[in-house]
Amino acid sequence: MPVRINPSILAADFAHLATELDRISSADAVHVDVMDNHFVPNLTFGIPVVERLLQVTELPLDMHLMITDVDRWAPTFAELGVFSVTFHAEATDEPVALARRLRQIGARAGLAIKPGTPVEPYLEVLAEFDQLLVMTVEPGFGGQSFMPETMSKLVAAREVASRSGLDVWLQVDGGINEQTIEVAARAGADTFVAGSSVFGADDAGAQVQLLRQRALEHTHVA
Ligand SMILES: O=C(CO)[C@H](O)[C@H](O)COP(=O)(O)O
Ligand SMILES: [Fe+2]
Repeated sequence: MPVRINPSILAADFAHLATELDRISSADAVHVDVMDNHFVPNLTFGIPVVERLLQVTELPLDMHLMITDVDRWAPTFAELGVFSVTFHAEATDEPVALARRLRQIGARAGLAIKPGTPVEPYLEVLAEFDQLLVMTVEPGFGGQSFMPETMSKLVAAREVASRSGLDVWLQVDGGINEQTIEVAARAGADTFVAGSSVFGADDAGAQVQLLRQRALEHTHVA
């Protein structure tokens, strides 16, 4: 099965975003972390930046909303024409309704869970989502260390996806590098977000290919 490498522009040089995107043309999508200083203690990008990104790159935009008011903003991002919109389960009481709205608009719908949030309540509604993002660090900042204790959630989600024949992408985000990607691939992830390990590399394109190769070598998903 294919694996996907989505570099996070949180680790890019914000003064040169267009040229930073040129460095990762071999990637599958660009991961864009939106933070509002309420859901997480940090502030990043908003609508105007995303509008410009859409104009300067052919790569699909994979939005990761770390914001409180997802019912207000997730559909707005979807309407811009991004590829996928992932919101946090902890930020809404109606994740299925919001996912349906995003799909109706034409975006892939993603559900994210923080390291402390159990996956079980969401396994029974997995078919309502196009991707599940299991956070492998506490959301809010790049450059943190991968938390291996989150892997049991991936194993559980992969088991349900396989048993039910669901084409739901299982994404990991936080501390992914050429070592930890192997652990996440073995646990069942197929979509890998990497910020500092890609943009911190001298050759970001080569790093994307290395991560892809390591993930392919360790994926067990047919
Ligand atoms: O969602 C995020 C942080 O909340 C980022 O996508 C993530 O941290 C990527 O950065 P790195 O690969 O450097 O850990
Ligand atoms: Fe992210």
